[in-house]
Amino acid sequence: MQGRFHLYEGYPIQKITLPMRVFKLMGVQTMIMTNAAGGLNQDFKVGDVMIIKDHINMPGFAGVSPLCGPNEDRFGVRFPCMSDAYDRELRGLALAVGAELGFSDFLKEGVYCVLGGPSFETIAECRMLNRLGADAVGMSTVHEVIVSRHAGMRCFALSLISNKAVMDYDSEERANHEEVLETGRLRAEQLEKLVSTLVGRIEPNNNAC
Ligand SMILES: O=P(O)(O)O[C@@H]1C[C@H](O)[C@@H](CO)O1
Ligand code: HPA
Repeated sequence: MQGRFHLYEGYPIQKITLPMRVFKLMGVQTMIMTNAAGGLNQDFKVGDVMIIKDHINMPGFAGVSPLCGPNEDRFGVRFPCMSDAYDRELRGLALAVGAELGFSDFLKEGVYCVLGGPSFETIAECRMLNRLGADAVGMSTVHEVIVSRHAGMRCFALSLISNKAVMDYDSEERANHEEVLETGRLRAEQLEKLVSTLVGRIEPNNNAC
């Protein structure tokens, strides 16, 4: 996909994730997703690339899930497991590929938290999310992962840490979309290299349901 749909654009969550089911029907076995996210982990720098190892689904806590409503049995089960949402093998492979490409300095692993947006987070929200175990915060990806996993596709996702989440009341920093776009431009080539090299090394998913 070139771009994606977001909750804050006003689309129903089932529409946002419809492309994942189309991919499944087309025979796609592995989903690779990228996003821009604010860094909550104090060890992260702007420009770091975080391999997502797990997520915190805040809209899900409020009952907003792409799987709400009658279950589509032809795609998956009513109550899909999410403890293995981000494929361990692919995460390991990405770390190895990243090391080969000389990207280890900016390649991290962590937990992504999704919120609805479009407003960026308050300082109190950033502090809370960090204490809850989130390393990065954003407005996408998790809904797509849930629908992909429901349909038995393997998932791999990267967050570009495009800005630092503001955690300090004395800070003059402000989250802003221009910085997000600029960091994206600066890392685009390396991200493309990482993903394309990774794709070249992925074995077909013989365990796909
Ligand atoms: O689609 P992603 O999650 O990469 O985009 C993030 C969230 C907002 O759309 C935007 C904020 O700058 O970047
Ligand atoms: N917060 C939420 N979403 C984001 C951010 C952020 O700081 N940066 C890019 N997407």
